[in-house]
Amino acid sequence: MAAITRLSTPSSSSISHIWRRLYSSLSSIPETITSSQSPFLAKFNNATDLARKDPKHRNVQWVFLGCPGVGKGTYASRLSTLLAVPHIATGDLVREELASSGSLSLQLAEIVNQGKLVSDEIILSLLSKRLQAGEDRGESGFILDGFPRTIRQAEILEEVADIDLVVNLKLREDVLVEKCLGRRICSQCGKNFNMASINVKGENGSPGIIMAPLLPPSHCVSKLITRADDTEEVVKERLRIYNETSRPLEEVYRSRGKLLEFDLPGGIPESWPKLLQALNLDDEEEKQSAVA
Ligand SMILES: Nc1ncnc2c1ncn2[C@@H]1O[C@H](COP(=O)(O)OP(=O)(O)O)[C@@H](O)[C@H]1O
Repeated sequence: MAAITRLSTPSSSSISHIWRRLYSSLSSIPETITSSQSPFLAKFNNATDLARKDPKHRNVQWVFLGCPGVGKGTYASRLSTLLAVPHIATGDLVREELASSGSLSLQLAEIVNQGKLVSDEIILSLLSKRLQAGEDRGESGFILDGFPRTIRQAEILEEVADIDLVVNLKLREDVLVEKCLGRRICSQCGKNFNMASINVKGENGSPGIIMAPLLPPSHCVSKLITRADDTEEVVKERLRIYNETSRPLEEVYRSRGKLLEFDLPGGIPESWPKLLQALNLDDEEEKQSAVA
């Protein structure tokens, strides 16, 4: 098992040194991430400064792990609203790039539509740009979804940010495939829906799972699209790659005491309150709407 070497309370000069070393070892790096104004670095320095002055100001720097279709986007996005920190999904950044007419999009389409991982250089470039834009808007903290996905990405992240918590969402593989195949996106508002109606019996002592479909409102129905990588063949390839490349991250974060394992008990109405409980959080708004 590859291990992450943690730098103990690194000084900013050692961090910039590491960034330079890291990026000089990456080939064909786009301009944005070779910049000495690394958003990761700025974010790191800002967070540690504030935390030193007042621990209340400590940024949320969380990571969501989990197989394709498990619901990382759904729960990370809900938590980001609750905690007022940005939800940054590298899959969304890749899809935005795909939808643009940029020079990268053709190259990316071929990789993504086969269920393969995009190179670290491209992902770091997209992530770096996104963090910089957020920094300019005054964002602090983040909930990362889809990054890191490899041990190398985790090593890079570890060197520039202080991750507090890694939430690992878990669901049976047969359910994951059904959920990916049922996934639909409204091409106008961008919201995610799911047509799959899951009702699987328990096996080997684990309970059955019931998940109602998440149907779109009538104004979205005619605008629904399916992701090109949500075909059965590609989903199975993504699951294979997840098990091979991303699964080892669980052990890395488990050994650091940062991993929160969460078995989804069902759909959103059942899972959300239990996830909040596991995280020791309260959703006041939801409580009030339940009372009203
Ligand atoms: N951290 C990453 N490293 C490499 N490729 C990534 C990364 N994040 C996203 N991608 C690319 O974008 C695609 C879609 O990502 P995502 O929406 O997170 O998918 P999934 O539903 O499989 O979790 C991935 O299959 C991969 O090609």
